[in-house]
Amino acid sequence: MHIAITGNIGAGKTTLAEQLAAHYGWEVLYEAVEGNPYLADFYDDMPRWSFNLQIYFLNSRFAQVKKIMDIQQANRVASHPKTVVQDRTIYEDAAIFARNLYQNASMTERDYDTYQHLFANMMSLVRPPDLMIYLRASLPKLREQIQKRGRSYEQRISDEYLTSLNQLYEEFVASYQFGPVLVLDVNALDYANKPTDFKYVLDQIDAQLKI
Ligand SMILES: Nc1ncnc2c1ncn2[C@@H]1O[C@H](COP(=O)(O)OP(=O)(O)OP(=O)(O)O)[C@@H](O)[C@H]1O
Repeated sequence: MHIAITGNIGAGKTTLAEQLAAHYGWEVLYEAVEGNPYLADFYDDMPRWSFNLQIYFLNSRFAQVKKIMDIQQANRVASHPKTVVQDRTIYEDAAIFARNLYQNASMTERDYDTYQHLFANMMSLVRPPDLMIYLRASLPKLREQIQKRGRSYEQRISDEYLTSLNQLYEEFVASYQFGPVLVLDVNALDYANKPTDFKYVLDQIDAQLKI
């Protein structure tokens, strides 16, 4: 099975992925942050680095797509099939991050067209997750968590950037039709510190997956 966690910067995807993996014995597929050669430069100068960064993320996310395909192939004959939990999906790169950069004029039209054509080619191989978990978080909550995590280059992210990503996330989730979506309001949930909140999340997931 393939579970994906989707949500804005600092929404708490990695924490939840790790908690779910520990609880259910799932394998986590992380987003490549350490060693990303563009991210810090990108936050300094988005127009200069937007295309480079988007190609980097698209490629690393496509590597995950292939890995998930390999696991699903192996699962067909395995006595103990694996479940993977993915920290952010390839859909978000295109529908949210790249689109936002184009809309705020940080990516040129020709670069955006090239990106979209590459993405469309890759999409022919992408299979949607069995469950998408959307972590909905307000701007103050995102800010609080970004600050707590303390990556220096992320402290430069503007409210405007986070707000427009949040709008695109809402549009993406409202129009997503590839499978079930579980929406969790992380403003009202502290699953990292409160066992009752984590139990609530598990109950919601169990009900969706019927386990
Ligand atoms: N396609 C993309 N375009 C621009 N920035 C991206 C893209 N994908 C990821 N990022 C950035 O890379 C970094 C990823 O960090 P990380 O994996 O910790 O995720 P996160 O979005 O902060 O999640 P969370 O706090 O919910 O675990 C963030 O700064 C994020 O915004």
